[in-house]
Amino acid sequence: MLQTPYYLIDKTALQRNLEIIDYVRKNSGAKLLLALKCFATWSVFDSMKPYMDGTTSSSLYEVKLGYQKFGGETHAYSVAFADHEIDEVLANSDKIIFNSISQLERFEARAGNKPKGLRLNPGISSSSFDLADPARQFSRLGEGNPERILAIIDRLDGVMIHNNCENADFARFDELLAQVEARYSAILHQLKWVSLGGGISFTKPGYELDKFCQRLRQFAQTYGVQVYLEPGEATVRYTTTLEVSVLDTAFNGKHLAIVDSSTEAHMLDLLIYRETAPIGNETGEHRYQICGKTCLAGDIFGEGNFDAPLQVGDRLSIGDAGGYTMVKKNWFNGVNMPAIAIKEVDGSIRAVREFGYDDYVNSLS
Ligand SMILES: Cc1ncc(COP(=O)(O)O)c(C=O)c1O
Ligand SMILES: NCCCCNCC[C@H](N)C(=O)O
Repeated sequence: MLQTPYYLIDKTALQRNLEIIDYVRKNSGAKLLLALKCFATWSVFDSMKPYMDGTTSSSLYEVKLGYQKFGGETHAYSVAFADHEIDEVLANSDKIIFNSISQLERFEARAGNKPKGLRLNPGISSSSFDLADPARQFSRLGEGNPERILAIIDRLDGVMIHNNCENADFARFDELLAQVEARYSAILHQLKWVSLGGGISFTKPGYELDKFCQRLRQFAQTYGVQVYLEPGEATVRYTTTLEVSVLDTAFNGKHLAIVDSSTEAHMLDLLIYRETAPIGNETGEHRYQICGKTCLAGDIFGEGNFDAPLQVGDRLSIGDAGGYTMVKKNWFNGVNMPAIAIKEVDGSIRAVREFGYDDYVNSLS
């Protein structure tokens, strides 16, 4: 048995999401690119490649990883490219998307004939988190003024609009897109491609997939553009668990179980968005708060019900640990990083990466 903690990617669950992705691309005509900022565990890229068209990125390292390990079509985007990295970004990408007109002007000559895009910020979004809201006040994410974009439209091939966030409501997506069309149609008519970004929860059970596909197809036909989507979370939602062991138990008004992992180090989004992870089952009679092992008082994964009192050595699964986890893990408190393991469709489990003291030492100097 593998030593905990480890992230466990279930290929059967991943396959389910990938088949939905494939359905969307076949029925909408859109191309779907994996957003590496969410999930970049390249050991499973071979399983993903047949269902996705490539990757999109937010930095030089992501664009290189996508180009080298995933292939297909590689989009380069960054909130700001640096002079010393732009040539390598260009060498490892098929399209470059600038966040601002000033970045376009700075680098367009070096980009030569490479297809160029601009991030368009329509100033409206589906985000309920200010932290992840591209339309927040004073946002630096993209250009919103149609006149300023029209003034440079002949230098653009496309735009990227990322303004959804965990949006599981097709009607809301449709409404936001209609508002984008109303304000920016003169721009959209002059482009070859439009990326509608990520943040659309179309792999969630119950999502109105056929309406979604139809809407994307209609959008593409209206403007004569190739549509792209950039799913991160939708690609890996409910595919991965964080497998942990109980190290200690206590009662402090609530039953507590301390495990060999940490929210801050291994599932950081739980802290920054103040959410809790799916833990335990619906029916168990023994309720526990599952706590991380760092010194941070609020290092808590959440609460869950269990069939029996938890004991030291018990193994637990913390749910939905695929997106924004492995890419964000860190060495806080010197807690060992979870290994990364894959559960094959035949049920066998193999570790594809393990970490140790040397990795900790080498991350510092
Ligand atoms: C430009 C862009 N594309 C795609 C994504 C992926 O979003 P999600 O993981 O919510 O699908 C993000 C998230 O930051 C993004 O900023
Ligand atoms: N589960 C809490 C919200 C997660 C938001 N993820 C989206 C992050 C992405 N970087 C974005 O800003 O859109």
